Amino acid sequence: MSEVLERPVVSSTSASPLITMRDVHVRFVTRDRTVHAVNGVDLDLAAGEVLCILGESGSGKSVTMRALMKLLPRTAKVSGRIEVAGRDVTAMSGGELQDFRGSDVAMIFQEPMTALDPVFTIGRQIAETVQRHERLSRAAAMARALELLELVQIPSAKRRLEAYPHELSGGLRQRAMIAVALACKPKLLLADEPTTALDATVQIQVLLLLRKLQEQLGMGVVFVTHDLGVAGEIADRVAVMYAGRVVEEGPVGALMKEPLHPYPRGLLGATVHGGMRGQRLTTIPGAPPSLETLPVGCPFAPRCTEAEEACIAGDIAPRHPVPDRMARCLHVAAR
Ligand SMILES: Nc1ncnc2c1ncn2[C@@H]1O[C@H](COP(=O)(O)OP(=O)(O)OP(=O)(O)O)[C@@H](O)[C@H]1O
Repeated sequence: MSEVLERPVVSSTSASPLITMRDVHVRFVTRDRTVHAVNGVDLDLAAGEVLCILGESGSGKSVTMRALMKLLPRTAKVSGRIEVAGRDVTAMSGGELQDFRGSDVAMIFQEPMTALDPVFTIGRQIAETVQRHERLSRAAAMARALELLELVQIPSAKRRLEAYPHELSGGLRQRAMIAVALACKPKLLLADEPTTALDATVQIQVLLLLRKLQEQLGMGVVFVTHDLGVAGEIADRVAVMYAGRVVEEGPVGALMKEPLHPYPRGLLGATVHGGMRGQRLTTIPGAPPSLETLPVGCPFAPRCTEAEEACIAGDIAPRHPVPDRMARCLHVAAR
């Protein structure tokens, strides 16, 4: 096994959690308005597990991910508990944050050029990332870069070390970005719609690659997507977000087969039975609430055919009909 693969595979039942988020709120405060982007999110991820965050545009998926890396702008006011690999992210600053971003957690994006520098070769970018985290000679770092390009299955990897990002196709650029992200051997990979811009066949190749790497390296992965098929392909568990909160969470198979909350039920109802690849979330009549003036009760109530007075009157606490499933809906049996 090559050196990049030497991290032991960690089972998903491993004791220490990789992510603990408790009652996390993110508000963007400017002089004339406050946007309540994330409103009381609780999330857990075990080592070696893949969690998909699913939701419509504006539901708070990316802001939740950025809060995990402390990558939000100054206008963001964050509260709640955020721990990654046992470290309190909210308390980190300066060098500690830099070390955390490089060694514990890495992020990949929809647009690889946000992570790749157009003026340096792929090999140099990977080697420099390796050298930032390990004391290795330039030659040894380049050898590691080659291993990484082979690991992400870039054909003619040796030749591609000398290529600039613009010389690669979209799919290969995405693989190169994954190689850069893996260069520091992260325990946690955050993937924000990394395959959305790719055509369907390349998308499936990149997804299968990510799943394989995740299993080989024992990484935890949080994967943000609008795409039901992507979630079905890659996730162990799914968290569905609406208006900045997780409205339902559970194992992918159970949640997609039988969603408990009316929102995911509406989204998934017509599409759960196979053939979901490439399908984006369909719309439900009405629109999500304004994030500037959130309702006091369930934010989905104005669009919900099952809503009753109690849904509008006050907050709905998470309910657990069975231990590994959660839904914030009054109509789900409480536990
Ligand atoms: N820097 C910011 N300043 C003000 N509001 C912001 C900022 N970043 C995000 N928001 C707002 O926070 C809300 C949640 O945004 P977020 O990007 O997390 O949504 P998303 O679910 O990832 O959507 P998409 O799928 O379109 O990326 C949106 O209303 C967005 O406009």
